[in-house]
Amino acid sequence: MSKVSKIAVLTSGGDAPGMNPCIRAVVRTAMYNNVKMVGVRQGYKGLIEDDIYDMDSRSVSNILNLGGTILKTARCAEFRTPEGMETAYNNLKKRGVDALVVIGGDGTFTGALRFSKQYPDMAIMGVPGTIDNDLFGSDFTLGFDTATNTVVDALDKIRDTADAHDRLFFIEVMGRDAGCIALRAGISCGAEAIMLPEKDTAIADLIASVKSNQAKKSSSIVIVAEGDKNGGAYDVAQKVKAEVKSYDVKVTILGHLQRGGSPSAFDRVLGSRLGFSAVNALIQGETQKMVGLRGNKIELTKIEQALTHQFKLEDDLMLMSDILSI
Ligand SMILES: Nc1ncnc2c1ncn2[C@@H]1O[C@H](COP(=O)(O)OP(=O)(O)O)[C@@H](O)[C@H]1O
Ligand SMILES: O=P(O)(O)OC[C@H]1O[C@](O)(COP(=O)(O)O)[C@@H](O)[C@@H]1O
Ligand SMILES: [Mg+2]
Repeated sequence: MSKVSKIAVLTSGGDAPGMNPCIRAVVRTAMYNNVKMVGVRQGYKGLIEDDIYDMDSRSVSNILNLGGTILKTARCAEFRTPEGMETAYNNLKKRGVDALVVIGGDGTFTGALRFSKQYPDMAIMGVPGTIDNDLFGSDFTLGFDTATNTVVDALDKIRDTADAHDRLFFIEVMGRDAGCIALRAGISCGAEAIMLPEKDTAIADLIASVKSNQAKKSSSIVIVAEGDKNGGAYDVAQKVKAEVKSYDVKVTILGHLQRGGSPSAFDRVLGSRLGFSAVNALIQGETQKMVGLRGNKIELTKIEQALTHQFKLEDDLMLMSDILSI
């Protein structure tokens, strides 16, 4: 006997490729188990504004290949208030919803946990959906693989023109507080330097390495994660430019193109697995947890733990990327 009768699903925070395959899996797994489904548009904003609609298997046809999220997403300040949460709860209760699947990042989970502590009869299950890959409890988050491949594609193109002109490029990639995209994309493209929020890079050291590279290579690519403490790519480029006048320096900010596009096969499979497991966990009576992929196995982590434990960037990958770019 299922512990839930009607599940609501929403996407919240920054969109991420793979959210649609996940929504599809949530809806179809619920249908298979005779659990009713509703979709909430625009995350917590839709909960408060009662923008909620019935879903069935056909509501999620032909969306596996779509980027973005068919449910739309938002950042919602009102959900941070007790009044906002109460309105959201009442809107769910009047429809007979007793469980909620939230697909999003750390902010989304923080909100979901507060909500569930306030209203414990509403079971919640989190699915890690963010291109930043910055959540403890899952080796990979939805969208990270697609976003990294998008960055790699862009970096390969920039390398062509950088090499043709013997130029030095500073490329800024997303990652509010996390260097996962920067590190993986940097390794994939042989970046000469990668600046990460998790690692302090002294500008003097960067200048020395750029000068030494100029003597032996025709082009250089420096990746700057947006959360790097030296500022964005423009700031870093300006500081370096003053010291390497003979190098033609260019800056590219990849920006929001990193969040779009059709999900990779990896993100489609990951979204399907996480959505499927989220519903099964709710049916088994689990709540206040996040489904994640660890060592190619689906595992549940308490949301409290996912939020308090720091996701750690791999030291060995950082060292390896330095060595391989000599
Ligand atoms: N402390 C909080 N209390 C309640 N809701 C929160 C809290 N922190 C974040 N949220 C909700 O989660 C939404 C998404 O969070 P955000 O940090 O923007 O994205 P992400 O989930 O991708 O990290 C916020 O707009 C807000 O509605
Ligand atoms: O689209 P916005 O609101 O400007 O947010 C940009 C931020 O969203 C992200 O793309 C994803 O972050 P979240 O998943 O935490 O929302 C960050 O890398 C970036 O800093
Ligand atoms: Mg976040």
